[in-house]
Amino acid sequence: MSNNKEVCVREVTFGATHRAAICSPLIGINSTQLIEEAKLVLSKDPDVLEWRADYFESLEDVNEVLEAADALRSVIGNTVLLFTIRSMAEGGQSTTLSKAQQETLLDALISSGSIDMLDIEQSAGFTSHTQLIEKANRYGVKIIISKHDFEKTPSKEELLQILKANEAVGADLVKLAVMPHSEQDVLSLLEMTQEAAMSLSVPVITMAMGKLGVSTRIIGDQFGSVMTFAVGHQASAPGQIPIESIKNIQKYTQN
Ligand SMILES: O=C1C[C@@](O)(C(=O)O)C[C@@H](O)[C@@H]1O
Repeated sequence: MSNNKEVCVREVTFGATHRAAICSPLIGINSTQLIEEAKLVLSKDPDVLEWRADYFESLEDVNEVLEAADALRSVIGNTVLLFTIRSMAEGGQSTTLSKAQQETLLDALISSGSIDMLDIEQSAGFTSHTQLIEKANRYGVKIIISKHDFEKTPSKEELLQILKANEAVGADLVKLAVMPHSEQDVLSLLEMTQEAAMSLSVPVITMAMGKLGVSTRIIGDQFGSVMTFAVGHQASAPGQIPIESIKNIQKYTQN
């Protein structure tokens, strides 16, 4: 059904023959909130924590971000930490960070030893995607190149193209989130996921957002998606359901 490409981070394996890793977002606006939130979410035992740093009020201050990342690491122990700055255009918060500031911050985080994975949007337009990716390779930080379409579900062909292009740039994993407007859109996303899992050499993460797309967050792994986003404390995108609900289903869908 799928390729055997796996990415291992700490004790989590991201691979199409496994259950989807459960990733829970943290949206605290400062270090104190973030730590409290992390403790609460950790009690629900997700595989991955995603620090959605676009919510962080001191994002322009590299030192504050590094300190918060370090504090987070000491609280979360061996749990995988994914760092994401989601742009407004792709469903994130508005930030005052310039592209150059963002690159400097990501560069510092990669060598900080605090984060395990980094989400970079395909559309980020960094002057040097390649340089960041090379540095991440050297430090063992896995790069997810992502793309969100909050308007629609593009055709299967277009979606596959996007994933393949991001694989070619050097992503360790590739991610797509789309907005469905019909059951057909949902089917098409799942079908595309299966094709991508078979034809790409890196693991894929996909989801359809909103109410119509909830099923993709539950059964996406049966079509080859290696990660699902679930609520520990607060949702970070439409259609996410609680960690407990995903875990309950995975008991029945996985060996
Ligand atoms: O890329 C994603 C996926 C997501 O948008 C979702 O739909 O669950 C949630 C975001 O926090 C994350 O960065």
